[in-house]
Amino acid sequence: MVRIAESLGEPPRSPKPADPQAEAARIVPAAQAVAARLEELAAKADGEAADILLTTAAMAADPALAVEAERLVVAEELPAPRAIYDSAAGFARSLAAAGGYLAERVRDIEDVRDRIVAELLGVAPPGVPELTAPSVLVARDLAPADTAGLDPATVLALVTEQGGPTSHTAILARALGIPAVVAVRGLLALDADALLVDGDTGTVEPADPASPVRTAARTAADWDGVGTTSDGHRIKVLGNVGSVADARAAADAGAEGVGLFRTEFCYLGASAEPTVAEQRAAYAAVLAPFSGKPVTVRTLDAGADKPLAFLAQEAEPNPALGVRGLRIAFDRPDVLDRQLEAIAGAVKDSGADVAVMAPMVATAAEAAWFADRARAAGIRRAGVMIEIPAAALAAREILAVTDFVSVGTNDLAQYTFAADRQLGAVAALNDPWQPALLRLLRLVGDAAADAGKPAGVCGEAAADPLLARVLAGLGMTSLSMNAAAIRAVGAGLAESTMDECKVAAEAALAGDRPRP
Ligand SMILES: C=C(OP(=O)(O)O)C(=O)O
Ligand SMILES: [Mg+2]
Repeated sequence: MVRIAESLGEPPRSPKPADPQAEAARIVPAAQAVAARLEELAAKADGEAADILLTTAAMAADPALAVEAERLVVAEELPAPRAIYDSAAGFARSLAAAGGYLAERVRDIEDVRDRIVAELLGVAPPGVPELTAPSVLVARDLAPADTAGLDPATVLALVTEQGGPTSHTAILARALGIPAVVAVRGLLALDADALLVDGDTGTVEPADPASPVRTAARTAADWDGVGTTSDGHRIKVLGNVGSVADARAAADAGAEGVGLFRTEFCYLGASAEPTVAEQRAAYAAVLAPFSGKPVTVRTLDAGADKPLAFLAQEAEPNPALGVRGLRIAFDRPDVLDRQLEAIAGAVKDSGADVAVMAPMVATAAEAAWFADRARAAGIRRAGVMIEIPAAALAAREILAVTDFVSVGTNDLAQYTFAADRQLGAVAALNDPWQPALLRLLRLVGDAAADAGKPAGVCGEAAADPLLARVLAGLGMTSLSMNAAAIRAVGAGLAESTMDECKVAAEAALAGDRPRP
């Protein structure tokens, strides 16, 4: 079990060093130790990762950073950790002001700074450590960008004290096939050297590190690969993807297509906007396994817990209620237009049957604005996500100006119950079985049936085989989920008639929740 050290924050300016010369003399050895460790890691890595580590090592060894910090210790009587922190801040400002490629290095200098500060304080550096053996990772919480970089070969499981089951951290862990349990109260206070983690049941127990644990392989559910109820009503069973690996896993699991391609997951670590050609290649690679099949590409859903550095958004007091998703495109339509151009190109390259949809749409006017732009870019089918209660209430008007809708139950629950999806303490409210949420889904299902247009679900709710029947009974015509859930949901639908799905929906609307 490996604990992820927390960010150290800004070191204090006091106490003043008793011997400033001696305090200043600690800086160069600490910076050199950090540089040497980064070089060791670079030697074990290859390709781009090795280059990045070597560049970071060179920054740590840069005498200019240490010289300025030494000056601050002596001139301003600062403790060494604070001096290196302030020295790095000066460098970061100059890099940011230089713009372009240099501005992209600001995150690197901050990383170097945190490592040298940790070295001077004699504590573990913050962030996900390099794992030397397969381990369970334990953290207060983990950013989606850090989670995306985890290697399922070495991370046996992830356990966090905070976070909710529909947070992007949990979604990414699921996509990587890493068992994860979030919102474990008291986790960080737990005195244990090893943990037993069951991602299916959500249990975490202290374990004896000496005794080996066997896990039983799960048997795949029997499903013929065509989503239908037992009496022949079609409910397409689709995959949620954010990378080439996800797309392959979804195709291997028998997905009939992709119901949600989270394009922002391709760019979580990018510090510059990818060019149209780069985007086109990245999208085409994800679409490739689905040639001739339906794929819904979602335009960038940046903001809130998925900040994209190249968009340089202003800080907001409530980011989940701020400028995220399609709202970014209202100010910066050029970013959306470049993405639509790249998607149109990827359609030609991949041969997939592509539709686009926009995230975080609140009104029919916003939906119409997006659909017009998508069609102008040459994309035949344009829809929007229903993930704000206002959009569910306006489903009829939205369907009048779009070709389809897809319900994002993760955000729809968060905004319906006013319960942050990243917060373990309110996770019980973010439960898609809640009747109030299902009533909004019924509005959407009825509107879609009357309009004769498709309505899908692509939030985590679709991955629950029992709830999948309820969603079908509420009028949803497709369900999209992570690869691991596809067969079980397909098999579950095939066991019920549409009338049974409708009975299950009525029961769930009344608050009846079946036991699995
Ligand atoms: C599918 C959804 O989008 P995301 O999880 O990416 O916010 C959702 O909100 O349910
Ligand atoms: Mg969402």
